[in-house]
Formats: sequence, structure tokens, C-alpha cells
Amino acid sequence: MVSTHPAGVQNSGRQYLPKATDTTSPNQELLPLTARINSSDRLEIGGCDVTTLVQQFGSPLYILDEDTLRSACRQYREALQKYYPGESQVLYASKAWSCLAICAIAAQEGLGVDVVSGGELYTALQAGVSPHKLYFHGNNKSLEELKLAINSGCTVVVDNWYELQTLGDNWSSVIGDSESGNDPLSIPHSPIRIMLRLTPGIECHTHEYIRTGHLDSKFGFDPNQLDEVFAFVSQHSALNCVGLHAHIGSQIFEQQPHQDLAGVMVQWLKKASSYGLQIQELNVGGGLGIRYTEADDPPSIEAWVKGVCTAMQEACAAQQIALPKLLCEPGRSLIGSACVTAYTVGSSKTIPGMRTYVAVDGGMSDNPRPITYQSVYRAVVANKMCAPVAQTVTIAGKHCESGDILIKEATLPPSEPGDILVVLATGAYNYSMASNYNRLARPAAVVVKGGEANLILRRETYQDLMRQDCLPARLSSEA
Ligand SMILES: Cc1ncc(COP(=O)(O)O)c(C=O)c1O
Ligand SMILES: N[C@@H](CCCC[NH3+])C(=O)O
Repeated sequence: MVSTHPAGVQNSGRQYLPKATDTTSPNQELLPLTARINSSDRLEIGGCDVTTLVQQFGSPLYILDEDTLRSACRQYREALQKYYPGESQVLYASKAWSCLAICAIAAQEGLGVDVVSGGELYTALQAGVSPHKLYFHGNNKSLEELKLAINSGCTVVVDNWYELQTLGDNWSSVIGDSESGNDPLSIPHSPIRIMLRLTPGIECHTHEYIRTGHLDSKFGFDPNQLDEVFAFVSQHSALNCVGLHAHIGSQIFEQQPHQDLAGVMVQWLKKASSYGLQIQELNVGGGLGIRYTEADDPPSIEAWVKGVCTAMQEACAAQQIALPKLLCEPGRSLIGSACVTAYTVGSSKTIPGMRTYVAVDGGMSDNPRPITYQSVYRAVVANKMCAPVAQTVTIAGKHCESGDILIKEATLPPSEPGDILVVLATGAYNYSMASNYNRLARPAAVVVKGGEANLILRRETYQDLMRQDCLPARLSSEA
């Protein structure tokens, strides 16, 4: 469908500019907090002209605004300090986007990091994150991953019986057998610091692929087995169970599910104490949603934290127990709104009476969320921020896949080849889920601040794409 808007009625660029206040919660904005329109009517982020950034660093380009990321980190941390009288710790869920620079910024802001693979763990360690603030998740951790986690001294969030038994019953022999000469009793960081991930059976309204807290989930121990799990842990001195964890899902706008979760977790804690377990930490996971379109209305970071803190205190008071250390591990609401992806417009195709496709130089390989979750995004044209909206077009990627559509209905000024189309709120689960489908090179990423732009991820080259290729001699044309 091609729809035409009366020229000048709506302005495509301006409508998404953020409210300029210190307390603006980044997850409630579509553009990073530093986004402005400069005197050339072009989009500026972190004091850098986006069109110029693309000329400098190439296209497509992820542009991460450091101030927005830091602001989100601080808002979580300060809200916990304000509303929770006990100890607390915010962890950055690095599955949202794991790289050295982002882990380093999170660590500088006092956050710990939640990792879910050996690769994410290695990245966080290399970025200088303190192992005491690293929590290792996963429903099928390999022995190699467990060794890396335990040797580096981070906390293992145990997800299931197989893992619990591996660590509790067999860990010494696993280490002893696989590393000859290694005395099993001299395992560093023994006993092993663990948390238990439990499934709370709490439903929330989000896409079924990103719901995790309902009973029919692959993650965590079934709550009906709490007694057996706590009994097992209490009988295994190799395990130092410091906490309990739950995560109910992602991109959640309601506050009630996390508040209910706090109550459920306090009951678990009480039960654990009847088995002699001294649980000191409760981690309520992540999940706070962000605004991808004007229709999205997530609570602010402060409101979300306040709700969880209040519920936790009420539940502890009701059960007459001391406040545990409260942890949360947001990903999307820390990084999502801090980044945009800039593409260059190329070909277009108009099907009369149906729609106009406008193609860009990336697509499902740099942002697989639309094709995976039917996620809806908004876009602006960086070099035409004040041009009136003229038409609704479909933004297509360049992949050999009909479903490679970034935005089904984008309301934009008339676009032409060479325009810089900027898709908003692409910081979470974009680069981290990017692929090389069709052998497209992954784009570069820059961090911007105060008019300066620094590369944080190099653009892949054709050589990078072939780095893992092996050509057996008998297949070589020169053989
Ligand atoms: C265990 C766990 N913690 C934290 C997160 C981060 O969630 P979000 O990015 O929605 O804050 C996820 C992802 O859903 C998760 O699975
Ligand atoms: N990848 C999902 C979120 C998964 C959360 C991880 N448990 C998304 O883009 O929305």
C-alpha cells in the first residue's frame, strides 16, 4: 500500500527527538538522549553528524551514544540506592550486545556483567570486569565453559540437574581426569560459588520466543522440585549457594509480573533457609521493555526499580527476614535506545496500487529482529531531518530472502539513492544476533561522545569472511 501524507503535516525527523531533561529514561525514547538536528538539518548524535560518520566509517554503521548508555546504567544504580535500603548490584546482560567497549563502559559505571557463554565470559574478562561481578548463565554449559568460569572466580548460575550434579558430585573428577597432574582438591575458588535459577511460573505479555518465566520453559529448575534441589545443595560442601535467580522474559511493559516475582523469590529464600542454606542474593533478572514505536509505553527505569524494591521489602517484612542483596540484570533497557543503525539507500521499486520498496545496504543480517519476532522499528532520514513526510514505503534489506524487510511501513520524506536511512533503537539484540547470511560482512560500530567518534567494532572484510575457510589441496584449482 502506498499512502501519501499532506506535505508538511508531520515532520519525520523531529517527532522522534528526545525530551532534553537529565531525568529522561532512555528506554522511553526512540532516539539516543544526545540526538539533535544541526544547522544543516541533519541528524547529530553524541555531537557527531550521522551523515558525516557514514562517510568516514562506511555503511551500514551502528552508532552507539555513550552518554545514553551511561545514563541508563546510572539510572538503574541510583534508583536501587534510592529505593532499596539493602545491598544491591546491577548486572549488564551482555547477550544484548557483547564487546570490549560496552563491557568496559558498564564496568566503569559500577555494573557487573551477566554472561551466557564462554565467549561472552572471555570478552567481559578481557574488558577488565571483576570476576566478583560476573555471573555465568546458560541451560547447557560445556565443561570447558564451566572450567573457565570457575577458574576465573565468577558465580555460576546453575540451571538444571545435570549441571548441579556435574558440579556437586563429579566436578573434582572432571577436573582431575581432564587435566593430568592437577590435584582435584586444589581447585581454585573452592567451594564453587553458585546461584540457582528457578522457573517462577509467572506469565508476562511478550513474544513467546522471549518469554522465559512460564513453567513450560527450557530454563531453570522446576519449582515443584525445590525441596530436592535445596536438599542436594545443602548436602554438597563443594557448592556454596549464595543466591537464587529468575528471569521472566524480555520487552515487558507491565510492572506487576516483576513485583509478583519478588514475592515468589522471597518464599523460595525462606524455604532454602529451612535446609540450612544461607541465601544472601536474589536476582530478579532483566526484562524491562523499551520504546521501539510511539505506541510502546514502557515504565521508566526508576519506576521499574522502585516497584521491584518496594515489593521485595514488603515480601521480606511479611516473611520476617532480613533484606537480601538485590540484583537485576537488564540488557535491552540499558543498551537498546543508545544505538541507531545508519544505512545507505539504494534501489527502489514501486508496484502501482500496492507499495514502494526502498532498499538499503544491510538487512536481516545486521538486524534479524523483524524477521524473527515481527519487531516493528521506526526510521528517519539523517540528511533530511526537516523535510516533510511524503509517503509510506517498505524498507527492504539486500538479502536474497523475500522476508528480509526491516520496516513494513516507514513514513518518510521522499527518498533517493545515497540518502542515509537511520533505524532507531537498534542497540539490543542486533549486533549480538547479526550473521553473515549471504556472506555479508558485519558492519562497523562506533561509539560517539562530545563530537568524537571511535571505532569499537571493525567492519568485517572479505578476508574476515573467509577466515575459517579451508580448501583441501585436492580441491584447489592449482592441484
Ligand atoms: C537470564 C537473562 N537475564 C537477563 C536477560 C536480559 O533481558 P532484557 O534484555 O530483556 O533486559 C535475559 C534475556 O531475556 C535473560 O535470559
Ligand atoms: N533476542 C531477543 C531477546 C532474547 C532475550 C534473551 N533471553 C530479542 O531480540 O528480543
